Amino acid sequence: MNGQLMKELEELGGEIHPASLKKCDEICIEQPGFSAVIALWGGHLKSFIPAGQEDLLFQSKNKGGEGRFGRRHFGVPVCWPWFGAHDVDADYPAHGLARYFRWEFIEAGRFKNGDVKIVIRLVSEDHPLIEEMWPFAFELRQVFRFSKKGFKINFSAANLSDKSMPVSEALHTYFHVSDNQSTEVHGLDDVTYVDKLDRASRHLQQGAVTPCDHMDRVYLSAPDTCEIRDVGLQRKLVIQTEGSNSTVLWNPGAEIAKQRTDMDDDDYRHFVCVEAANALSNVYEIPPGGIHQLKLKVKHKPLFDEGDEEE
Ligand SMILES: O=P(O)(O)OC[C@H]1O[C@@H](O)[C@H](O)[C@@H](O)[C@@H]1O
Repeated sequence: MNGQLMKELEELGGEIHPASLKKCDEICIEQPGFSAVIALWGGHLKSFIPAGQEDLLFQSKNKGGEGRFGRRHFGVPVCWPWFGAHDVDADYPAHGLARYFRWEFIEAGRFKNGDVKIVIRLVSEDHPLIEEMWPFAFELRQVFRFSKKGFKINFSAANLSDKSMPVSEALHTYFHVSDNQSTEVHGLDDVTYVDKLDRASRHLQQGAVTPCDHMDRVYLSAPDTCEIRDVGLQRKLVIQTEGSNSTVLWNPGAEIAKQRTDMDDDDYRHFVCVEAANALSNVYEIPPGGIHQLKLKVKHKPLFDEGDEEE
């Protein structure tokens, strides 16, 4: 690991741990108002804990699936450059490539207002296996911004090839909730969704989504703000996105959770995935030399705090 980078990280109040997740390093940040962990395996924001609160992100005790493309279910996996199963080759890993490779740590510092900044990247030419599976050269970056109020992820993808690159994607956030049965997701009222559990039929969302039990839905042309209300933890999580036209809601429910060996039986009770995505009719192309940004901002607030002050 580069000495200058380590110095910058230490000055910031952070350190690198050789970690368990695929035996890859983790960047751990400890600040007076929060702590955060980023795993370089998968470029994966694992944990964000505001002082005095529970993690905003779900953690599983389950070590995940075996093999090169085994899955784990927690934090914010990056699904890119395809969302869901590969269009043509069923042997290719689900949800693209970005979450199965080691990202490189390239910057630690602060924004002008003191927020913590960490930058990581994944470059296709560093990974022969990526080049085998995806015929477009690319560079991905994630700029993480942390403060006591919450976190932001600015995910950007640059098409370094000379062909137009088709992309579907998601920042597949596993939000930690006290109980999926009482959790409510607000902000999707009147939005059309494709129900992947009902032969991709289309429905119109009416009111809030609750309970957040067995569901697999892609909300199309979704608004850029929604909110998770959690009575048990007495908090709400305000989720804002940019560059994302779909919002995906996923929870495996009891049956699927039992069948899957890569999650514990009752994990599904404690998370709801609300994903900033571009999927189905919202897929798009990045022109040669072009860049696309997908941004996610998550703020935590007390459940009954009505003052929606802007930063
Ligand atoms: O187990 P994985 O590959 O991480 O995917 C979990 C789920 O992710 C969701 O985004 C998909 O809509 C679901 O269909 C999928 O089952």
